[in-house]
Amino acid sequence: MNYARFLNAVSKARVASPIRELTAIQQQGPPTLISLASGMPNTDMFPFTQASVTLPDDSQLHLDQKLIKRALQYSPSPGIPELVQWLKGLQVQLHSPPTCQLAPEQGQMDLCVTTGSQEALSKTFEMLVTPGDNILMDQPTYPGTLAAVRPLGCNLLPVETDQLGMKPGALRGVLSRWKPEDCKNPQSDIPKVLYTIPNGGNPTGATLSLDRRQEIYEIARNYDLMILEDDPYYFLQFTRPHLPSFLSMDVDGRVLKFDSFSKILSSGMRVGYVTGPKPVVSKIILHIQASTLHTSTLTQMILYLLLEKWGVDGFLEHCDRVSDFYKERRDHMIKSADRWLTGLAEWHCPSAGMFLWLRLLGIQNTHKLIMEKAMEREVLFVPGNAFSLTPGEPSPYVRAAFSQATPEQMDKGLERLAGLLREERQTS
Ligand SMILES: Cc1ncc(COP(=O)(O)O)c(CNc2cc3ccccc3n(O)c2=O)c1O
Repeated sequence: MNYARFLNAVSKARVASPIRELTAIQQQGPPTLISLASGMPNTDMFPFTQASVTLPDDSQLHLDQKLIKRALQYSPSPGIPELVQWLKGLQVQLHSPPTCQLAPEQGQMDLCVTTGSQEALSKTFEMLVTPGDNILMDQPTYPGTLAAVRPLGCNLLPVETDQLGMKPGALRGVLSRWKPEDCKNPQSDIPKVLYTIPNGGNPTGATLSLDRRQEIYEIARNYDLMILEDDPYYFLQFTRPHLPSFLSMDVDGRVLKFDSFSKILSSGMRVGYVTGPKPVVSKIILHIQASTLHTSTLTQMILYLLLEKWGVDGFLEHCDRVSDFYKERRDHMIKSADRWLTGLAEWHCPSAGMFLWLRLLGIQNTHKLIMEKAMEREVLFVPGNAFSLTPGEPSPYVRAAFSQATPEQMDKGLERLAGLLREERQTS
């Protein structure tokens, strides 16, 4: 892979911060090292002497006086070393990335911790996008990604999806404006980046089938595309074994996989991790060096103590429990949809994630219906136009989340929606 083709001028201009490099040297140096180098504050002045977190089995994660000092201090930009190593081991065990066999400059698998996968996504777009670029994306897609990429002045090229995710034929159709060999022409405006949510898609709940993943990867090889695999719902796949990730088939070093602890451990801790080719991950780390410096050390330490206690098997058992919880909630949502919305809406049963994508029959644009009339009936959904790459485009869809509402609340909420839809039918 020629990574220089993908990095924009801002990213190419990024160089290592000497102060941050020193942090890594200082913190990995021998205890006999005397450092008069860094402007780190003196931890004796921190007003915290220890901290504990209690788990459901009443066991505790404890930060004693030594650990709390480290947890409250600056730490390396890629993430605290023991967490980075643990996560690298997890990725190797789950995905066996072919990129582990590559040389560093050829795209060897690397990883860094980020403040939620949202930070990784926004920094990645700010690294890859030059104004005027064409970016291929699922249509519809996650609004947080749209918020990150729209201000960068690129053209978002919508690729049609269905309940099985991005449609390879639609992708080929969008790319048919170019020839594969145009990727060799620096003057060409051929797309270089493909963004997709492979599991439990937001907002559609769609999960890419295996054959589509393989076909999309081959298209990416043919057109020399970087694949941004936004995968916060990977562990919320309701069927097992989990479908193979793009990372697991990445023989070229063209996949960046965005993972998150938000949906499986805590959204407020704000811990994600991006896995991908070293030349690209290194540039994200340089961006972190120049912006947040690093994800909260305290949060990373608490997370690491948990993962170390559980081990990979314990972590995966926890994820399966969480997945089973959402599968049961999905079942309740589908049962209520069958009960109240038959003949009024259409949907597909999601096999992952936390969202149901409802097409409201006879409604051209759900925005006004939801923001005004649904609120009167005290039920809230997200109107479909919030997820469209084409701002202002009317949508007959709404996104319903089954993550927080109880089964009773879901049933009452869909009953209220049904009442509203019947009223609309009578008045139209
Ligand atoms: C596909 C995809 N990629 C990345 C992210 C970001 O995850 P994180 O930064 O690792 O926590 C998300 C999070 N999605 C949402 C977040 C959210 C937060 C407050 C309130 C509502 C929210 N709704 O509705 C969401 O869908 C996502 O769905």
